[in-house]
Amino acid sequence: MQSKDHIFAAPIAQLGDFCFDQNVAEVFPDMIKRSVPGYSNIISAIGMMTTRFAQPHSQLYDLGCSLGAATQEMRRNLTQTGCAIIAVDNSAAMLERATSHLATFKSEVPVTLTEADICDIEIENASVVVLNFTLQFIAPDKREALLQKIYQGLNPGGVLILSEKFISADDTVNELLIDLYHDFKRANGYSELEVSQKRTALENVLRPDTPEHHKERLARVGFSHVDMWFQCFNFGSMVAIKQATTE
Ligand SMILES: C[S@@+](CC[C@H](N)C(=O)[O-])C[C@H]1O[C@@H](n2cnc3c(N)ncnc32)[C@H](O)[C@@H]1O
Ligand SMILES: O=C(O)C(=O)C[C@]1(C(=O)O)C=C[C@@H](O)C=C1
Repeated sequence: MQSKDHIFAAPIAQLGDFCFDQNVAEVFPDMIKRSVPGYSNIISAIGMMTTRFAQPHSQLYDLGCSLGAATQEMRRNLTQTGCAIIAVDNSAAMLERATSHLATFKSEVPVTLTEADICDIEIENASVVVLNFTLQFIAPDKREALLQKIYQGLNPGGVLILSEKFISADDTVNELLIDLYHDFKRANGYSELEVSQKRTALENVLRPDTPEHHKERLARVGFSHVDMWFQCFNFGSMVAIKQATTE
C-alpha cells in the first residue's frame, strides 16, 4: 500500500528548503506520480530506449535514481548481454528504499546502488545514461561539467535521456504552463496550500532551465543529435545521442 503525500497539507510555520529526506522517500511514488505530468510515460519510454541503445558489455547509469523506477524499467527491457546498471543517489533515505524496492523484482542484471553526489562519480563504458528529473536539482554552475563528464563517459552511439521541469523563454507561455501545471496538481488532489507551500520550498533547490538552454549546452559538450521527445506543460524529456563512429 503506497503512502499518500500529505507533506505540505498543513500550514508549516518554518518552511525550509525541500529535501529528499525520509518523509519524502516514504511518499515518493505517490508524490512523483501526482506531481510530474507524464511521469509514467517517461519511465516506460526509458525502458523502450534501453532496448534500442544498450550495448553488450556496457554500463547503464541512473543518476538521481530515487527509489529506482528508471533502474527497474531499464533492467526489465535490457536484451543485451553483459550489461550492468549503476544507480546513484545522494539521499540515504531514497537508497534504503530503492534497495528493498528493487529486491522485490527478479532479474539477472546486476545493479549497483551507490550513495554519492553524481558530480563526483566516474562515468565510463556507458551506453545509456538517465537523468530523470535530477539535473534541475544540481547547482546551475555544476551542470555543464556534469554533462561533459557524461558525454565523455558514453560510448559512440550511446544516449543520455534528460527529463526536466522547464521554464519557457516566452513569459506569457511560461505563465500559462505554470498555471496549467497547478491545475494538474489540483486535479490530482493537491490543495491550494500544498501547491503553494511546495512551490516555496522548491524555490531555492529546483532551478529549471529553458529547453533552448538545455539544447545549446548539450551541443556544447559534444552531443550530435539532441531534441525533445516528450513534453507536457512545463515538464518534459529530451534525448541526446553521441555520434556513432560509423556516421
Ligand atoms: C525528482 S527525484 C528523481 C526521480 C527519479 N530519477 C525517478 O525517475 O523516479 C531527484 C533525485 O535526485 C537526487 N539528487 C539530487 N541531487 C543529487 C546529487 N547531487 N547527487 C545524487 N543524487 C542527487 C535526490 O536525492 C532525488 O532522489
Ligand atoms: O515543481 C513541483 O512543484 C514539483 O513537485 C516537481 C518535483 C520534481 O520535478 O522533482 C519536485 C519534487 C518531487 O521530486 C516531485 C516533483
